Order: sequence, then C-alpha cells, then structure tokens
Amino acid sequence: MISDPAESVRAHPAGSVLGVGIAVLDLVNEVEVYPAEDDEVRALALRRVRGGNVTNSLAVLSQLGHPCRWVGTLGDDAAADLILDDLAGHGIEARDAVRVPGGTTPTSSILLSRAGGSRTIVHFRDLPELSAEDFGRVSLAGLARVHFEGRNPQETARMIRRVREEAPEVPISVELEKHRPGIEALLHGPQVLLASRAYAHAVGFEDPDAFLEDLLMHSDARLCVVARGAEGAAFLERGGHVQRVPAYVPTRVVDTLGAGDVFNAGVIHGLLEDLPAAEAVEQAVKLAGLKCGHPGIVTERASPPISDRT
Ligand SMILES: Nc1ncnc2c1ncn2[C@@H]1O[C@H](COP(=O)(O)OP(=O)(O)O)[C@@H](O)[C@H]1O
Ligand SMILES: O=P(O)(O)OC[C@@]1(O)O[C@H](CO)[C@@H](O)[C@@H]1O
Repeated sequence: MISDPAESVRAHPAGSVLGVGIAVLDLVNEVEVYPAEDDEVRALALRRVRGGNVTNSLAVLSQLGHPCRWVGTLGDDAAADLILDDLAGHGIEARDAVRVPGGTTPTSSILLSRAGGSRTIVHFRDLPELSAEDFGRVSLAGLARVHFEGRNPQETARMIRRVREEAPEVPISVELEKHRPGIEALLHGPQVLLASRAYAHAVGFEDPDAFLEDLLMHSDARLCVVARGAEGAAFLERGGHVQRVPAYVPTRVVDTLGAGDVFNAGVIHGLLEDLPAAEAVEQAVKLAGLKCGHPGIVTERASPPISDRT
C-alpha cells in the first residue's frame, strides 16, 4: 500500500469522511509508449478498476484509517457492481448511492505510458449526476468532514448550503479540477479549496501565487491549494503568504493516474490529523510522489506497505 504518512496512522473513530462525486469504471491499458493516431499497438497489461476522483481519494483515506462514506450515482450495469464491490472491499460505505434504472456507469478508457508514467484519459459519461434532492436524503450525522468534487455547480452549491446549515461544525473541502460554467458558486461555503493546475490555467493564471491570491480573495476559504504535477504544489492560508512545496520525486515515475486524487486525500488526511497546513500539504506531496512511483492507487490490501524507496 502507499505508505509513509500512513506510518503515523491511528484509528479514527471520531467521525467519517463523506465524499460526493462520480464513480467510474477505469479501463487502464498499459502501453510501452503513447501511440500515434491510427496506430495499432498491443497493451502490455489491462486493468478494469474502480476510478473517479472522490472515490480514489476515499480509497486512500480509508487506507489511512479514516471511516469513509461515498454518495453519487451509478448505472444499472456490471460496472456498477464492480464499483460497489471495490468500495465495500475498501470498507467505504455506499448505501446512499443512487442507481439510475437503465443507466450506464461512467467509463474512462485510459492509456498509461510505461515510458513516462503519463496517463491519457478518454472519459464517457451520460449518467445523470447526483441532485441536491438526492443529497437531501443523506444523513449528515457522525461526519468529520465532507469532500465534494467541483462539478454540477448549481446542485453542488445547494448541497454545500445544506451542510453549512444543518451541520455547521463539519468542515467542507471542494476539488476544483476543471473549470465548469457556474463553478464560482462553489467558492463560498467550503473551508478548503483544492485546485488543479488545469483549473488555474483555465481561469487565466500561469503563476500559482497570483492564482491562489485571486482564489482566496474570491472565496471565503481559509486554505487554498494548487497541485502542480511534477512541480509539486503551492498553498495559501488566509492571512498568510503563498508557500511552494517541491514535488517528492520517486526513483522512477511509473503511474501518475490518480496522483491528484491521492494528493487531495493527503491534504484531507493532514487536516483530519490537525496538522498545520504546511505539514498537511508536504505530506500530501510525499504521498502523491510515492504513488507516482507505484502502479495503481492502492495495491492489493494483502500486500505489505511499500516503503520510502529513496
Ligand atoms: N511526475 C511527478 N513526480 C512527482 N510527483 C508528482 C508527479 N506528478 C504528480 N505528482 C504529485 O501529484 C500531485 C498531483 O499531480 P497532478 O499532476 O496535479 O494530478 P492529476 O494530473 O492526477 O490531476 C502533485 O501535486 C505532485 O505532488
Ligand atoms: O489522474 P487524475 O486526473 O487525478 O484522476 C483519475 C480519475 O479519477 O479521473 C477520471 C474521472 O475524471 C477517472 O476515470 C480516474 O480514475
């Protein structure tokens, strides 16, 4: 399993992490090098696994000892069964998941290049997303934290409002992975915003400092973080200044699929452990870096933790 920050893992009976977002069937084809258009190449390996940003993050959080719950929509197909089995195997509670009659579970066809460890994702989705009405049926009792994918902004903004009103003591984080129309509606309410570099670019920023200052100014978050791929991450706390954290470079980058999801889990883990923001981001960078040197998000539950190989 991915380890290191996990070395300090303790049991977390205090409350669970509720993750809200899509679950996906990932068809991961490992190839020697990324092919050219109209090429025909043999894959070296094929994995059919559960994916999706929030469920990936929950799988890591569960591995780190946090009780986890997921809510989102699923199709009416074998992929949904695979996803539910996998979540159950990770001890992630999914009883609030909404199965859409006749629906197809979102599917990502992924090429993972062994040459560079990069992942290229072609994502298919026509499944309706979780509505605020569905979320209204989800119990907010016993939560330590809620983490939302920044998608379906109008509905997600209503879900955030519900958490603020009914469980004001529960901290909220939102992932800003892609810029979507109306996403600004998600900047008010969450204490923590976790952005990707792609999001920063999409809203017009190359420079992480300027991006984080702008994001903090236009939100009421107390912590804004941006993941920067092989350049690591940067963060800004309200009242502080931007700090950059260099990437943790594994011996060899073999698989960056889900690095952002692992990174987000690392930050959330740090905050659940009451670490200062700098330490939470540092250990998230380390966790994500370790993950890049290792195939998959979490390995077989039976296998021993990988150690820090540098
Ligand atoms: N090539 C890499 N080497 C080391 N760490 C990496 C590498 N790529 C990503 N990371 C780590 O993973 C985090 C998330 O990476 P990012 O590329 O933003 O995610 P994704 O593309 O999966 O959304 C980064 O902040 C960094 O800490
Ligand atoms: O590599 P990333 O971007 O961190 O995330 C990968 C991933 O969560 O994103 C897709 C959904 O958008 C999933 O198919 C896949 O598992």
